[in-house]
Amino acid sequence: MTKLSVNINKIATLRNSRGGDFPNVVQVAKDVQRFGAEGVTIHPRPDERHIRYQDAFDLKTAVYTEYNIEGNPIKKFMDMVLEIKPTQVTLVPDADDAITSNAGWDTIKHKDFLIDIITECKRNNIRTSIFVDPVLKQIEGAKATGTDRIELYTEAFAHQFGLGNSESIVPYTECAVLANSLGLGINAGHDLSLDNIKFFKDHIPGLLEVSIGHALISESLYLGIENVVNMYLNKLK
Ligand SMILES: CC(=O)[C@@H](O)[C@H](O)COP(=O)(O)O
Ligand SMILES: NCC(=O)COP(=O)(O)O
Repeated sequence: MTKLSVNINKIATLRNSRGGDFPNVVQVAKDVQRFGAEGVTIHPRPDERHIRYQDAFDLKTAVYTEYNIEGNPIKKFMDMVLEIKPTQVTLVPDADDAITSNAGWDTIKHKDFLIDIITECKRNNIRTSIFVDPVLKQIEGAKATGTDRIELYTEAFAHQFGLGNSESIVPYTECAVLANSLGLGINAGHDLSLDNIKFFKDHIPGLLEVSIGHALISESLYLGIENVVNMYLNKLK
């Protein structure tokens, strides 16, 4: 069974575009859980251009499933995480100016740094996951950091699968087999969608959790817009 954690960053992006509080991220978090989501993911970035640090605190009592906070473990991020104590923290090596996450950790180069951060999270009973590219030596490196889980960075798979190249799953399957043998839990995310999620899940043994935001929110617009247009038309009769 693979858990679905809904990333609500895009809801905050929409809210921020008007400066008010609509759509309300706390209400959306409550709603997606009511609809069956098994977790809520947020990824605050230093410039707070979408989900804000204050949202992370406001969501603490609203998220009664798994609360997953992703981000680069700079001091401000770690202070927040250690205060909130979410179910899971996912460490992502984002550059400040990255439009979105675009690489996994070099778990070998950053081993000591990751060990320090992961040790601190575990001391606070927060499960850890680290964002990694599907490269075998990076999975071995992840094991050496003491992390509970890895999150496979799925952008390359999603892009190639969309072009019809289903063999792009191969490195992910190989990394999953290795991670399972090392006792690492496996999460995955980035550009997963209704088009590719079934194929991905079917080829990743032991996939514990996926976090999905951009496609899920976009698909919700496409799948819901007919209904809403008709609701407006009915009110305008
Ligand atoms: C780690 C990861 O792949 C997601 O958190 C993704 O980065 C979503 O963040 P944005 O909403 O900023 O694109
Ligand atoms: N960890 C991945 C995530 O939270 C969502 O990524 P995306 O679906 O917005 O690409």
